[in-house]
Amino acid sequence: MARIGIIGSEGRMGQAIAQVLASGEHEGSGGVDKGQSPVELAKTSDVLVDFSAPVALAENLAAAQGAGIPMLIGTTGLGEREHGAIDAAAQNIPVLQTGNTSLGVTLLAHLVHEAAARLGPDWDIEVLEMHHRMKVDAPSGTALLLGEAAAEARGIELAENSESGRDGHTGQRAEGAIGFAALRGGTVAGEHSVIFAGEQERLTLSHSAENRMIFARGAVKGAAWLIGKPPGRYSMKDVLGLD
Ligand SMILES: NC(=O)C1=CN([C@@H]2O[C@H](COP(=O)(O)OP(=O)(O)OC[C@H]3O[C@@H](n4cnc5c(N)ncnc54)[C@H](OP(=O)(O)O)[C@@H]3O)[C@@H](O)[C@H]2O)C=CC1
Ligand SMILES: O=C(O)C1=N[C@H](C(=O)O)C[C@H](O)C1
Repeated sequence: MARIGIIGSEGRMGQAIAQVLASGEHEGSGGVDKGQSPVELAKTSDVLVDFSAPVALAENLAAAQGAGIPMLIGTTGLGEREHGAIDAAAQNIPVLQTGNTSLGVTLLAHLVHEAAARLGPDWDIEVLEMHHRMKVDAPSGTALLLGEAAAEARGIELAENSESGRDGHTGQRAEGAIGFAALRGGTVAGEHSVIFAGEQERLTLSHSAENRMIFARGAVKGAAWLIGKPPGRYSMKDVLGLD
């Protein structure tokens, strides 16, 4: 039985993870929120899960490294600085970072990679997502994860080929671009579609999250999987044994 410490424990995901732990094979070792240090929590946990805010990441990674335990990062809205900090920490501890811990999205990313590789660059790729009105970052971490899967399959850098926030006289779609569109409203847990638009035909691959328990279950599974792994950077694909 793993002792799992939750960072962002009072949040929507923190509470969902506590619910999974209350009825599952692993146990919660406590939680911290804004204004509380994760150092003591790290000392009494086998693994940390972080569903808080990008600004907290450096301190959380330092606490996990100080205690020599792994960390799963579900927080989205991460930038270059945060990804650099994750790479550095992964030299010392196992770190799993993902924009989506669900089984379905992990498989969707695999399918998107396959479709992008097989359909070729003349099929335009657009990623559409919708989330609840409380979400603060866009595009969603999942949309970016799906965009990365498509970019990797095409051998291009997503950062140099993404188009988002189209408004006004935008000019034509850039050749080879991967587009992003974000909708916000209500209580939507998470809707993602990747549209491959070719000549006179379209292929759409989609995932619908009916509630956030799917993310919580995946986070607990991923966190427990990380325990005992060598230092390095991991993804949900590793947990599920997908290439
Ligand atoms: N990877 C995945 O599968 C999923 C990822 N997410 C991501 O997880 C994150 C959290 O989502 P959600 O639970 O909906 O958001 P919430 O806003 O409900 O929860 C975030 C929690 O973290 C707390 N927090 C804020 N700053 C800090 C800090 N510096 N240190 C510790 N805790 C802090 C917040 O406290 P306060 O309210 O006081 O600010 C709040 O309790 C988001 O980035 C979201 O996109 C969400 C679902 C699935
Ligand atoms: O903030 C959310 O709610 C979610 N965030 C993640 C994301 O940014 O993709 C995962 C999920 O879609 C819910």
